[in-house]
Order: sequence, then C-alpha cells, then structure tokens
Amino acid sequence: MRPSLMRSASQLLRRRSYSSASGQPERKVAILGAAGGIGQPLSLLMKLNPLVSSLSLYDIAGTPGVAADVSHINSPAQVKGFMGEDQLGEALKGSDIVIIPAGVPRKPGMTRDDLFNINAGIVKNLCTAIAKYCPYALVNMISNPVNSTVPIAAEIFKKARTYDEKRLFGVTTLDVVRAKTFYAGKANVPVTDVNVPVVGGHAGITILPLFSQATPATNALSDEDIKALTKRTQDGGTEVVEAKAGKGSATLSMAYAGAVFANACLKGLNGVPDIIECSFVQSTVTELPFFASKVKLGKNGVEEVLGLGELSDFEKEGLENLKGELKASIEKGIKFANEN
Ligand SMILES: NC(=O)c1ccc[n+]([C@@H]2O[C@H](COP(=O)([O-])OP(=O)(O)OC[C@H]3O[C@@H](n4cnc5c(N)ncnc54)[C@H](O)[C@@H]3O)[C@@H](O)[C@H]2O)c1
Ligand SMILES: O=C(O)C[C@H](O)C(=O)O
Repeated sequence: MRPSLMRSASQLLRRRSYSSASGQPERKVAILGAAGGIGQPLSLLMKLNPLVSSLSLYDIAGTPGVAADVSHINSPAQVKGFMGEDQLGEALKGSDIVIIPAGVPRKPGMTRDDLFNINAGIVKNLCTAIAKYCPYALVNMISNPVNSTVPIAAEIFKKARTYDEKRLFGVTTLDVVRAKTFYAGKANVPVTDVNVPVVGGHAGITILPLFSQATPATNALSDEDIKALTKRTQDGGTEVVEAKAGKGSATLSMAYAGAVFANACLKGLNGVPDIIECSFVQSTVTELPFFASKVKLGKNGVEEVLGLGELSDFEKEGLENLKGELKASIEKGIKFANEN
C-alpha cells in the first residue's frame, strides 16, 4: 500500500477506534434562558462539550437565532431551539441535565434578594415543567437568588412527588472560580494548579471561601491578605455588576463556571470516579437544610455531601455569621413555593 494510503487508513482506524472506544452514553442537556447573557455563551460551551449529544436551547424569545448560530459549529451535539411556553415540554423531554440561567440580573445598588419577586415565579414555572417532562434530570440552578431558588425548586418537586435531593444543585462554581483566580494572583502560584473550596451559600457574607484549605498551600499570605481575599470573593458579583454599570451581571465567567459544573455532572452520570465540585445542595453538614460544600458526583447525581474539614478561627466566625441570612433566604423560598 502507498504510504499516503496507509496513513489515511490508520488515521481512519484511529478515528473509528476513538469514537467506538469513547463509548459515551447519549446525553441530552437543556438550557432554560438560553438566549440571555449567560445562556448564549453557555450554549456555545455546551455545544463544544464532547459528552453532550443533544443540546436543547429554550427561552421565551430569541432561541431560533441562537440555536441556528450554535448549530453550525462542527462538534457532535445536535442543537434544537425552542421558544415560548408551548414548546417547553418538547425542550425538556429526555433531558439528563437541565441548566437554568433564566431570569433577571442585578443592576448596581441591588442585592440578589432584590431579584426574588421576578425570578421566584420564573423558577417555579420552569420547575413545574421539569417535574412533568423530565423528572429524573439533574437540575443546575443558576438563577438568583440561588439561596432561595434552590429551596423553591425543592418544594415544587416535593409537591409533584418527584423530589430527589441527589438531583438538585445550586450552581456556586463561580465563587470557586473567583476564589481560585484571586488566590493565585495574591499567592503568586500558577492559577491552573489552584483549588479552593467555597462553602455556605451564594450571596454576600453567605459565600465563605476556605482559604485555609487552599492548595497549593502558602505561608506568604497574612491574616489581612486572607480577609481581603475573602471580601473580594464575597463581593465578586458586585464588582462585575458595578463595572457593567447597569448592563447586567457576570455572564461570561458564569457561562464558564456553569459549563465546568455541568461537565462535572455529566462525568458523574457517566460513571467517572472521584468527581468533586462545590455546590449548594440539601445538606446535613450544618443545621441548615441547604448548604454549599464539596459534593461527590456520581451516576445518580449527588453521591456524597462532604464535610467542611478543619476551619481556621476566621472561617469558623464567618460560618456562624452567615447562618442567619442563609436561613432566612431558604425559608423565604420555601414559603413562596407553598403560598403561590
Ligand atoms: N449562580 C450564579 O453564580 C450566577 C452568576 C451570574 C448570574 N446569575 C443569575 O442568572 C440569571 C440570568 O442572568 P443573565 O445575565 O443571563 O440575564 P439575562 O437577562 O441576560 O438573560 C436571562 C434570560 O432569561 C430569559 N427568561 C426570562 N423569563 C424566562 C422564562 N420564564 N423561561 C425561560 N427563559 C426566561 C430571558 O428571556 C433572557 O434571555 C440572573 O438571575 C442572574 O442573577 C447567577
Ligand atoms: O452578582 C450577581 O448578581 C450575579 C452572580 O450571582 C454573581 O455572583 O456574579
């Protein structure tokens, strides 16, 4: 055989053996709010994920354009756009993972809780549809206030008798992404090597980065440095809201963080061992019913909610200080779901 033919035959074989060896299960991912500031770049990143075979893009407006655009990318995921409530069921059917970045973002001067009145209703309706059309999907909740929208989702699923605490996640990955970036900059270590757990919730002081457990460890940081890093991580969302000056909140870094978390869920579903990410989940780590901590992901979603490990005195104080606000936000979500 001519060398060029031999080369192309072996390339073909390699490609074939790669695709059959990959043997990944078919996975459908739905994004609700796919035409928004987070939704669009997140759709792009999920289209690039080789673990996704079907990508369902849903929004109340704008999805035909986003879906047509993303669908031209030469990656395996098949893309479909769905627009308006009468197409929501079709968008959701058969989904393994539903990612929810639907709802309004903050403007300068607002807290995440100021979004509650609009976003609580949106999340409630979307979760009612999830319970009906894809009750076994893992739900990745991005819509704010996460400290309340996750409890709302849990109550809606309980009412529909589909609730399984292993399948509901508040996405707090952006807090981890920020903590890693800020720590690497201050400790002068390569950012790609850094890990920092972030626990608690996803708003202001409820965001508690555990820099005492950061790796690679360093003794180059003073107590003042740790305090400043903690505050910057807690205020990371506000930093972006102010810089965007009325044009919304974090979208690109959030899309990245959402894609990281969804990829971890996909790997867990596919049986890849030792997948650990921080997430806001039903929890017994503290006395609060929901709490963000390290979570081991598996074939059914949450495999194990991991404990907090050893905390510094500063972190212990932060933990006690966050409980009141987090408890109130959780209770607000539960009350809304049961009264509306
Ligand atoms: N968890 C986090 O770390 C994190 C980070 C950033 C932003 N957020 C939150 O994510 C949400 C979205 O932010 P954004 O910047 O993408 O906002 P955006 O306004 O740019 O996009 C939101 C999208 O949701 C859509 N939408 C509204 N109602 C809907 C419904 N009923 N069904 C489906 N889609 C609907 C809108 O049409 C829009 O396309 C906000 O609540 C924001 O606070 C969370
Ligand atoms: O800050 C916001 O309102 C959006 C998001 O929760 C973030 O942390 O960037």
